[in-house]
Amino acid sequence: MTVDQHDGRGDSREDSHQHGREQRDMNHETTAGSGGMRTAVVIGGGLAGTTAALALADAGVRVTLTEARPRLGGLAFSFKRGELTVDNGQHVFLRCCTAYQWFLDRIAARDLVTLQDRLDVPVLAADTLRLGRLSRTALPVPLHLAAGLLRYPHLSLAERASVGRAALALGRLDLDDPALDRTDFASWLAARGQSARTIEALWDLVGVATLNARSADASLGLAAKVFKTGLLSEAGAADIGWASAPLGDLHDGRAGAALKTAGVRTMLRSRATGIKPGVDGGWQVSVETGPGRGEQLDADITVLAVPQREAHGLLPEGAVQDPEKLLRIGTAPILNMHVIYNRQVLRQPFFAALDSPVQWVFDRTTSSGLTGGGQYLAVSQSAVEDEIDLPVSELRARYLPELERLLPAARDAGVRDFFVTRERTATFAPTPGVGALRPGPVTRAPGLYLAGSWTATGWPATMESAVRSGLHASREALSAVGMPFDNGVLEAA
Ligand SMILES: Cc1cc2nc3c(=O)[nH]c(=O)nc-3n(C[C@H](O)[C@H](O)[C@H](O)COP(=O)(O)OP(=O)(O)OC[C@H]3O[C@@H](n4cnc5c(N)ncnc54)[C@H](O)[C@@H]3O)c2cc1C
Repeated sequence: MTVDQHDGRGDSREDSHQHGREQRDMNHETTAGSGGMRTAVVIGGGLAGTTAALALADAGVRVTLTEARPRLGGLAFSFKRGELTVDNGQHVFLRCCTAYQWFLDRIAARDLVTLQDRLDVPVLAADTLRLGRLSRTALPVPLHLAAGLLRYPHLSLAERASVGRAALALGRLDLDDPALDRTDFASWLAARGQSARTIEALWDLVGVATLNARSADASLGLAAKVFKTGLLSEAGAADIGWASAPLGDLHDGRAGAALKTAGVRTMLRSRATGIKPGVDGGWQVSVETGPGRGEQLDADITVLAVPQREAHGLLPEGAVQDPEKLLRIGTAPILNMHVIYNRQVLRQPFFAALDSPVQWVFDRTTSSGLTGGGQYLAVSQSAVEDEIDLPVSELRARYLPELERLLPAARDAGVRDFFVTRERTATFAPTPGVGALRPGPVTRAPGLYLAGSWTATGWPATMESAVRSGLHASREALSAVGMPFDNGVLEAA
């Protein structure tokens, strides 16, 4: 991630200190075979790796988790900026994200999130300042959405009826049909009579934020997964949740404490540089722990829970059939603009914007620790390939007037601070065909497993996908050594 407040871009690249160091003076530490316990090394302390480490430790495996950065949490983290604690990017989850909620419970962080009682998304049209809502009632599926859709003012009556028909058709799609992966969502929507306005005011409004791609660039398989699970699996499935504290308090603080209690040895600032077969079976992982310092970790099980490009670089030869496939999984950026006003300008916790370059806006005042009576808004922009590298001055000139257009109170407010966080590889790109490139957790190398939101979970790159992948990898690893996997989340789903 980079944080920019002026036009000099890329001024804080967090992991730069990790690059280009020599590996000398390697210590040798053996984790395998101690006291007859199975041992594991998990590489990567994002949500996937943290999940795998916890699940393996819970099953009685002695686990070492090695993370290159000085903190856990991977792509969902926080940093300090003066008095503020800033999230690198706004994260939300849905009630149907059962694995992520299992994770929250496992790390004892349920008290740090807010989950709506009922789906309610304010949608504000910039041209008219008309406020509509995407909401649900307590009625059973699919009637739970009918009343909200009928009242949604940003579509004509005919468009609302066509949305209902398309939603029902989505519900009939078979997510296991490989043809869905090869089709793009926009073509499917067009073939179901969805107008450009319908796509803009509804399908893309939700889809861009959840898939990190517009419908034309998204696989029907992933879009159907999101909409089918979120809208049609249960009445409450799309109720929205978000962290009411900085993400780092959850994914680093609470997760780190849970790992410690579970007996996991967590090594931060420790980059894995190689994986090779161990002398007595299992695997030997080389870890760079500082300038010229390193350790060799031996383990029965290794879980590689790093992004796809890094996984490609670390996988031993022959471990996956066609490693080049990993490099063909593209990435997509997310940009967040952080605006500190000197007074309150928004009275909702969040809203989505229409007819504006602004996508979603969240109030982060309380969670960031802002004092002095102002308000902190995070403007979250997904699938912004054309904007991710724009200078801060240009983004400021473009977005502050837009916020004033949407929020009349912002017109008389002063801007105390404006800065930008850029995640150029925020997610894998959910393009048609990506499903065929995503590997499962099991490799051809016994004892070596893959995890990460980019692996074949069926979900787009989300926290849910990351946690699921960690559970998949640990389930496979445990079953291969005849140990029970005592976690009902995957079965329940
Ligand atoms: C700005 C932004 C907004 C997002 N919004 C949402 C959202 O609203 N909802 C949602 O569900 N998801 C969202 N996501 C996606 C979500 O954050 C990711 O899908 C998820 O966190 C990925 O977790 P992961 O563990 O698979 O991978 P990562 O988080 O990438 O973790 C991999 C870890 O491996 C470490 N690593 C890499 N190489 C090595 C090595 N050689 N040795 C040791 N460690 C290594 C990395 O430092 C990293 O910590 C968003 C992402 C971003 C960036």
